[in-house]
Amino acid sequence: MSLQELIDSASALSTDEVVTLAHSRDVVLPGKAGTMALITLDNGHDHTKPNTFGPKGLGSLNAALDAALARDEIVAIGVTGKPFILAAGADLTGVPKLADREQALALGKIGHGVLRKLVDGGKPSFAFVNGVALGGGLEVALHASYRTVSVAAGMLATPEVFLGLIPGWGGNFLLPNLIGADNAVKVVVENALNQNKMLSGPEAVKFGIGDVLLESADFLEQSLLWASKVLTGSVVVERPPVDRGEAWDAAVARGKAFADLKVSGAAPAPYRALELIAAARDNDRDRGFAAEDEALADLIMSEELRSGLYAFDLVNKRAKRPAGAPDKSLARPVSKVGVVGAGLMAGQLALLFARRLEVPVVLTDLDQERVDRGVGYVHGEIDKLLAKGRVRSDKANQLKALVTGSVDKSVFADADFVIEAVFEELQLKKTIFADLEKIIRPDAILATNTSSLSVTEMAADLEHPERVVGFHFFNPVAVLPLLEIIRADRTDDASLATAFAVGKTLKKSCVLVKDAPAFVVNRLLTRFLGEVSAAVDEGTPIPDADRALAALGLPMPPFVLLQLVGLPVALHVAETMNRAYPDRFAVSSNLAKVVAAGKSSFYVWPEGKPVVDPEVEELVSVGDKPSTPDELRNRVLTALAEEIMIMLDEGVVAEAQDIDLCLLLGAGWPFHLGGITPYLDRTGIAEKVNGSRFLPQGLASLI
Ligand SMILES: NC(=O)c1ccc[n+]([C@@H]2O[C@H](COP(=O)([O-])OP(=O)(O)OC[C@H]3O[C@@H](n4cnc5c(N)ncnc54)[C@H](O)[C@@H]3O)[C@@H](O)[C@H]2O)c1
Repeated sequence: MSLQELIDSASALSTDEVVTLAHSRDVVLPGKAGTMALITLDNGHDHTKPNTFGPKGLGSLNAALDAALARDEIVAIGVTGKPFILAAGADLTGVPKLADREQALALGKIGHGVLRKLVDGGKPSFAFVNGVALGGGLEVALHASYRTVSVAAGMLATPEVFLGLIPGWGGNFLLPNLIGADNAVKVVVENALNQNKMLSGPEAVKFGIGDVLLESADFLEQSLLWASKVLTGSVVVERPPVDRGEAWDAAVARGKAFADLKVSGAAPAPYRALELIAAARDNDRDRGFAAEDEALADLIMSEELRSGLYAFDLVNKRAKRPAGAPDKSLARPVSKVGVVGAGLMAGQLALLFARRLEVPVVLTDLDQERVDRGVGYVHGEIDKLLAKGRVRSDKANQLKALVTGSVDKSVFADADFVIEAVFEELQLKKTIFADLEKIIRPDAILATNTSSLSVTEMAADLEHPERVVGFHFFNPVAVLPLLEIIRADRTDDASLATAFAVGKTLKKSCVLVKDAPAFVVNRLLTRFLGEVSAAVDEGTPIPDADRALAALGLPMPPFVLLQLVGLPVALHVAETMNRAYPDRFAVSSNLAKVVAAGKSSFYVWPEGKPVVDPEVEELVSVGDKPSTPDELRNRVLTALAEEIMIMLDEGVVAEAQDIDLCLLLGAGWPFHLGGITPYLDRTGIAEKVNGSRFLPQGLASLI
């Protein structure tokens, strides 16, 4: 099929509404360098809807390139973007609908076929990278003969392997040949797997992706001037030679070790990208692009990718319109916040409320020293934000003035929203709520950051139990986007609507959760850790248990996670869960012993590597029934499938998707595994345990 036929047949399948993405105009270059066809990528929307390449958009770029290349008077081609954005990559919305591998293969071929005209067309080409250049957006620039980059450009990256794909339009071949395998592995694999790290404009030029960094104010004029100098020979672009020796293999090996660390072989995409980068040293362009087409098609047809897209869709859509949230018109305004407790969580909450709500926030604790420490922490964090340039100095001063402290709870009298983050003790929290009720207005919200206790019970003896909600944040609060909002038995719609409105202003992804022990994330983590600990109690060595579960591709192995959670906290939650569901949640006798001995971890870390603490080794008693890695993985996943099914039956959340969202955003469940329920479906465990899958087959209908 010709390129045009491929574009036409893909366009017929696509939902991409943008027909004219590429707008071409003639620009007379300064210094008598001739006329450039300057193609501006602009989908006609403002910056909230970035340019993306669906088949029709690529078709429009193809037509613009053909037209420019056919004209003798055009001496060069330029490509730039609409304000702030070059392009955010391929439009992936149609991908789950691709029915067969031929269609998937066509997607890669079209991209390569169109973009390579920037090199093969016989005229020099320039990319003027004025802003965001993600995935296919960056690849457009890589195909050009030369690249200028704006100082203000940000979000330059190839994030594909994070999603379960590879850069499919030349990135794996062009990048290593332009900037060397070492930098290419950093961009394609390490940055993408490192929570999707992106380059700024100056970093991109340092990496060798851009040839020159130009000021943002008159970026296009400067770019055109620079291009004319290149064309007339007064600027000669020199790029450092690429090391094609052992450094190439070493970079690929390092990337593989990094991928192993991050996904433990459980996601194919980073490994496919590394294979392509390895081959890019000896391949010519045709072979490099053809290999990329094949790998892209394999990944597009994989369940892993569909799961990754499902996860992406959940966090972009469902998290923004939480299932079960009441009508937002019921929400009451919040113009002052109180935080009870000035400890680890309270300090982080005070900072978040002040930054996002921009209202006065007052902290209280048992004594002045603790209050001062809490306020001091918040002010210190604001100073750090200032030092990093994340807030300006007037803003920093304003934020500091918003956060104050007092040992006297009467300062809450005019607060609209009071959240407690004191020790995890039911009676203490009940007493605090009862005391607060004497001070605050009858319609002020009382929220609790409890990790596992009953919110209904906390509200039971209050005069106005209807204003009590659970507001469960995750540590570190600034990093983890999830907020579990808990509706207790008597919480009313207006209080819940206020909680959701506050959560949205805090820029958290809110999920409505029924008041059930440990809610979603902690319940599943506790079940998970309980099964692993039980296997260790029965005789599985701790490092073996960690290795077996790391192979699932989780962000960290269970005994490292236990250290992060805090052993006493983990024990406390395990005991709470054991009281609620003694059949399924055991309390590990070894965990109890290690906590009683005052240990903070099962491991010590000589040279940064975990080794079981010899004192812990002395303490723990182990049985004589070790599990094999397969048995352990199966045990853990079976338990999770069972627990999720019970949670759905209990109505803890509206649907399985909410469980996926909670683990993706609150527990670091990897995107490339695509949510826990599609994972349990894909591996057949859900069906074995429950007799059915959690989600409809193929997931495509959900996207
Ligand atoms: N640490 C976490 O990772 C995490 C995550 C989510 C939720 N939580 C929950 O947040 C809450 C607080 O946890 P933390 O880790 O911040 O604890 P913390 O020990 O760091 O802080 C608790 C603070 O509460 C204060 N306090 C105790 N009694 C008080 C009273 N009567 N009046 C005022 N202040 C009082 C203490 O002096 C202390 O400063 C707990 O319910 C916990 O389960 C913790």
